[in-house]
Amino acid sequence: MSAQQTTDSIFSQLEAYGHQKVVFCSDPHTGLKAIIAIHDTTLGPAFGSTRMWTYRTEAEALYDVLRLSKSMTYKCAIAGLNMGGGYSVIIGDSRRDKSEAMMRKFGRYIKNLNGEFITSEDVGTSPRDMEYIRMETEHVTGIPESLGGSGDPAPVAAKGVLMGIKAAVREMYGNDTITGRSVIVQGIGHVGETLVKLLREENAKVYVSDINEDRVRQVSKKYGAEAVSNNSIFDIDADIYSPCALGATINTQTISKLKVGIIAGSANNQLQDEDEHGKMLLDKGILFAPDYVINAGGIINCYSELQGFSKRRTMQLTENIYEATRNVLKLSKAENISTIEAANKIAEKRIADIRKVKSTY
Ligand SMILES: NC(=O)c1ccc[n+]([C@@H]2O[C@H](COP(=O)([O-])OP(=O)(O)OC[C@H]3O[C@@H](n4cnc5c(N)ncnc54)[C@H](O)[C@@H]3O)[C@@H](O)[C@H]2O)c1
Repeated sequence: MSAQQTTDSIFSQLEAYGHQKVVFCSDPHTGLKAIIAIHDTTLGPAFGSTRMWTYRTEAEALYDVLRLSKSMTYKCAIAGLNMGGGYSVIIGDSRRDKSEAMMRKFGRYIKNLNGEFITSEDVGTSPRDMEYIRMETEHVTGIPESLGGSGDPAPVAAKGVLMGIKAAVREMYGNDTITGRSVIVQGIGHVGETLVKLLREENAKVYVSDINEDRVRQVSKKYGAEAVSNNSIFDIDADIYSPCALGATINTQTISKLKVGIIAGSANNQLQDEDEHGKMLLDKGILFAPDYVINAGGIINCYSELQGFSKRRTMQLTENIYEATRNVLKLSKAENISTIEAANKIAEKRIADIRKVKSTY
């Protein structure tokens, strides 16, 4: 399904993705235009971040939130968390349109869901915004540490991605050492920058690219990474491509150009079409560490916050991403199926098993 097709029928889309509920939030006074999508609550309340982005059309925003919320269901399931999947998007320019009133109004919409949806920060939102939402509802995480929260989940997300990269490197090269391996990090925001730091600490060769040229200059200088233009990243011969910006960067066109052995990054929904592009990567021998398996560190951080935050427990759960990734890669190899299909199988099995557990009083 494409963003264009999403204009056809909202209900047929919800049925196709298997969503339980979608809430449209409109408040002309603050300029809030948001969509909250609740995909599946079998394992627990729907958990998902809030993204603020300049969507070209409302259909594009709906398409994004439906895909993101579905992958949260799978992400929580495979990370072993007792949470369901949801997501929300706010349509607008986070640098220009965001205000305290807008975020608090949005918090009111979350409050009215009575705990069915719990949110955290994402692209275009920050711990400060979560603090505003917290003024209206308790169903928010990622609030600043000074307020008793777990703070920015991005560094933990980056740590989890590193675990996923190591598991993939082990599968491909026989050991998980990343010293001397070359990695292209596309998007050096909250997660990307920490990932660059972690990779450089282990002496990997790192290429960085971003649409924000100032950041490219700063980050490359700070960590000794090589700056590359956003247009040329698919021409670089490297071991690993790590997409840490937005989704759908892996498509028919980019797969034909890619010269890497592994794809492993933080961006959600990296494959433009799961079935088609997952299979193309399998056929081309490129090892794809499924995004929702390896970027679960952020949600693990937020989950810990709900349970009474413990840094140690958060790190243990995040380190488990290494084993979770290995299990996915092993199943993919054993059944000769794409890695995303293998991950989906493992996640769906857990949801089905727990649904049965909950079916009796
Ligand atoms: N923050 C988290 O805890 C977390 C957790 C899991 C997954 N993710 C996902 O990881 C990705 C990055 O998250 P973040 O929090 O670092 O966001 P961010 O907004 O801090 O950083 C994103 C960066 O990507 C750049 N960018 C945007 N479009 C680009 C493009 N076309 N090409 C190159 N660069 C581009 C931006 O300029 C920015 O520097 C997102 O897809 C997000 O959903 C984030």
